[in-house]
Amino acid sequence: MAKTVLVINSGSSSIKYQLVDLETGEGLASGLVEKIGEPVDGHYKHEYQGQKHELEEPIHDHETGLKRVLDLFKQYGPDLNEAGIVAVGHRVVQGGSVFPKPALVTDKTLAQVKNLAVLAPLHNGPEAEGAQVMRELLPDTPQVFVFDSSFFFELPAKSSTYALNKEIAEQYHIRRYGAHGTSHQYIGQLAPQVAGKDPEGCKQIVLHIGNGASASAQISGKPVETSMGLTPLEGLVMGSRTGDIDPAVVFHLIRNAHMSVDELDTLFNKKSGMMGMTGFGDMREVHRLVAEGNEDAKLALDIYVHRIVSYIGSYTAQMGGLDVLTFTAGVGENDEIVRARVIEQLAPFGLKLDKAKNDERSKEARIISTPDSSVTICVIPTNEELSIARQSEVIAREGDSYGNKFGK
Ligand SMILES: Nc1ncnc2c1ncn2[C@@H]1O[C@H](COP(=O)(O)OP(=O)(O)O)[C@@H](O)[C@H]1O
Ligand SMILES: CC(=O)OP(=O)(O)O
Ligand SMILES: [Mg+2]
Repeated sequence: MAKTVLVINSGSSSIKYQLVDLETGEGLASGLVEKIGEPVDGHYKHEYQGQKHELEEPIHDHETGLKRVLDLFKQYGPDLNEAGIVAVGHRVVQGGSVFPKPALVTDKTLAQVKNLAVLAPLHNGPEAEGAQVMRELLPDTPQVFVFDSSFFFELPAKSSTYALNKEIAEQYHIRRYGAHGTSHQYIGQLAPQVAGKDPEGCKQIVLHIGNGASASAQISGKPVETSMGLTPLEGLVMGSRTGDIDPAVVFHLIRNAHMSVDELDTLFNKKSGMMGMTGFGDMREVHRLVAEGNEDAKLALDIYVHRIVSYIGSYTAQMGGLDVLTFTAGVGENDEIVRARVIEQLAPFGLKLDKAKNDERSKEARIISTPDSSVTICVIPTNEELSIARQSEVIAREGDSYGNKFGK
């Protein structure tokens, strides 16, 4: 029987799961739960042995979603007790300063991951719940946490440090941790290959734009900048998050709207971004509104593109050039309109899109720029699941770097 890892990737609005064959890297079974917490019906898709099973119903939260996924495994297979699973890998967004590397799921690491939820309010809670549900279901299988923040642990101090009072920053562990690191690292390794460039010295920007969205700048595969900060709230405009905003807005709302900390947290993380400006966090719905002539949606899309272009300009200046620009994640992989709008604005710098390649509805990694473009522009599907599966298998076998070994 093939050796496999079951990977659970809880996003802010989705759960992706994949039973990864360790030898081939293929997904033997996979699925997607999307539009969790949206005002429209949620969507389940479960695939096994070439059969696709779909279901539409409102999905209030991640736990409801994951329990329904386990029903789908029971109903349509494979039987998780017979699937050769050597580890279950759980994506966790925030590892803070506690987890520079992956960790085995133990009572202690579970509690630590929950404590770190203050630094990733949309993610760490559901991710810890997911690990708990799976641990009860498969008690004899090692469970592993793989952290989004690990890749950015080595960010240069000038990009990871806020210009905040030094004592307060140290006392409260305030720094830029970044997120989506598994994806940025995976894409950063693949992109020079796809673009036909030498990875050594390659200056690249990765745009991971899904429901959560972030940019990274990398030189020779090492991170030099990223747009998410202490939490995944900073940076680009997202499905339901503001991204960058003057922190004085917080003082203003406390003083004048008498909002509580929790109300502000919900406002900035869940009721802002595309959702807050248009009523929908999903870019497909935003495009539908734009096509109907909705002015709010048009402005929201303008702001979304404007912010991405600003980051590309900033990172290019910081690196002193740009060789490869890659789009990935839900919007980056599927949204030719957003890609075209971003690149159009960069035309004065010699970036040129091949329109036919940009419009292709393909799941393949590809170049979408013309041969004479100043920067090679790529679309590369991210595969956080494959990366998490490989890392989880090693930890299950060898134990983690914090001294935990499964069964010991
Ligand atoms: N065909 C599409 N066109 C435009 N946007 C899309 C399309 N498919 C998905 N998306 C966008 O991708 C988002 C989901 O991205 P994903 O990376 O899966 O999110 P997350 O991991 O943050 O939950 C959706 O909210 C939607 O905005
Ligand atoms: C960190 C983050 O925003 O993750 P996701 O895009 O999966 O919601
Ligand atoms: Mg994601």
